[in-house]
Amino acid sequence: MEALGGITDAPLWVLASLSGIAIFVASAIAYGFHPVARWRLRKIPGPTPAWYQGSLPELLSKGTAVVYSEWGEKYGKVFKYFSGAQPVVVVNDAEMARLVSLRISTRHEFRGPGSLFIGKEAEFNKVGLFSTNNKDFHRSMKSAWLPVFNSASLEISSKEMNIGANRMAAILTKNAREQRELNIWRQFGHLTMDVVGSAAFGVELRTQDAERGLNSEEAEKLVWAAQTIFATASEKASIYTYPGAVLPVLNPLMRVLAYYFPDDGIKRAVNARNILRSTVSKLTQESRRQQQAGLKAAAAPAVNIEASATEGRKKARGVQPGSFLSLMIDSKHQDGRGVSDDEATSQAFTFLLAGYETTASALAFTVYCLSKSQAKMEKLLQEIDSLGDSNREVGPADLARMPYLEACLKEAMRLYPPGVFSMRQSLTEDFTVKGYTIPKGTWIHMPIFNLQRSEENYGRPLEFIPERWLEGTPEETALNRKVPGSWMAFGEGTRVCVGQRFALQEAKITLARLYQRFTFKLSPGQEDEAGLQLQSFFTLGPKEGIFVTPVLRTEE
Ligand code: HEM
Repeated sequence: MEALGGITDAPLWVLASLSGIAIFVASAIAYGFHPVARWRLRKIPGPTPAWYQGSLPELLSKGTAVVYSEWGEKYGKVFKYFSGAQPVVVVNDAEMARLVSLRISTRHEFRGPGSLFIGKEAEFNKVGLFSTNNKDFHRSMKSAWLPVFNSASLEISSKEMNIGANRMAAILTKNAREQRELNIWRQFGHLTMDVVGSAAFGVELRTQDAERGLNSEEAEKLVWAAQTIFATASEKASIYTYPGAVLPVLNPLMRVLAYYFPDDGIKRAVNARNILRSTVSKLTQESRRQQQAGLKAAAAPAVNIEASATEGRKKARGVQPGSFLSLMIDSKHQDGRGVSDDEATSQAFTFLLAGYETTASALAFTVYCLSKSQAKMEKLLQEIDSLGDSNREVGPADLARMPYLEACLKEAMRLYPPGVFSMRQSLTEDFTVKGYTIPKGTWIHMPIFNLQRSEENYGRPLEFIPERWLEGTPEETALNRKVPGSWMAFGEGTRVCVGQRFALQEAKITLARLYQRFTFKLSPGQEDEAGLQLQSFFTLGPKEGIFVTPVLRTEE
């Protein structure tokens, strides 16, 4: 009582301060349990969030693919979790996932070190086709991208894709003769980077030759940069990303700290982005300069990277050399305003990032699946051999006659989708779908990996059965339940992958050209999927790679 008497005798300001502190501490404690969001999402089940961190530790340690499977089994088709402070609803139902993708056209921002950038770097992020959330800007930009993927352009790209596959074949031949394994995932990464180099910038990167020590230092840096941007895309990459994910109010402080006292993750991310951005930016300026000078030549050498616009590109597009970049700087927004250099650079940067690892993974996983199934591979070889001469180029017209190749690719991308989930965020209003109301601001994830492996959508879902995609086969009738939204490897709706025709053509030409000459023997320890140690956050990939020894089909 005496102690209480002491408190009541204290001056008013002390009491007010103590109550203020008590209220602050109580609110800070309560805030960590996410009471408001939990209440608003109370009808949707999900794991109990840890104080402040939510389910972030589990998510980061297990990866999205694994954890979404586990939670899906436990909580059903639609579940919620907290990624730090951020509520996320996962829609593991094909029809619903499709509806969300079709009806919401805004995508939530990435986190990781990229979200800590300030100033010009942050502005640069906002105008990329993938990352922009401005609907009018997005519409205008997407229509500027589309001509790059029309049939005339794809016909021209097919030449560059054949060149890429040929270069890779030279490397594989060497390995085959020496009976030496190689990391085909990594090797496909070099190939797709080279193809993006020609298609997006009109330059020859020749990163594949890195394996033979012939490439330019700049090209090697570019590959490093693209890999690093993916590798530093999660909260794990820097000490500054986690606090902001858990307590967003700390983000401005984290941005300042990251700017003045960058840790290794931030340094790597900044360095990688600088390399990519400055290379792309130089190429943009060079293209612009040439355009202004009325030159018809290709983008000139930049940072020592060899120039090479193809004749075909020049012819198909008239005045411009015809790379994506030159096309982009020549484009106009729907309001008649020209695309600025920064905007064009940001698109080329997006092209490079979006088109590199994804396609490489699709290719590597297709080889993986085929190497585990002799019968399917023989069937594919028969189709490929029906093209005739094994040294002959493969073009779009040939691909139209190769349904089994397409089925193999589609089936491998079903089992191993390069993008683990697609994402949307309704920014201005609550969103209702099939009886669920999802408050505005909530992130919504469509778990592509899980939808494509679900028993509800596919019979024998974990088996590689390309026939399920071939019309009229017993497998198609019995095993592909044709649920709309069950195959979403390229997403859906207005934010669907803009590069899908390009990616599919590139993957099919590469596979056809390689299987004309090689088969692949998986290295021991990888026959079982567990041996791959799949890693997933936004993208899916093997931990170290996929190791195979190429085998020449006929001695050349
Ligand atoms: C196998 C290869 C690829 C896969 C699996 C893939 C997958 C995806 C996915 C899942 C999305 C999100 C769609 C959504 O939210 O609904 C996406 C978007 C996008 N992809 Fe791809 N992609 C691939 C190749 C490419 C290539 C080669 C390019 C560039 C040429 C590219 C450029 C883009 C862009 C710019 C977007 C954003 C589109 C928008 O927001 O409107 N992708 N991709």
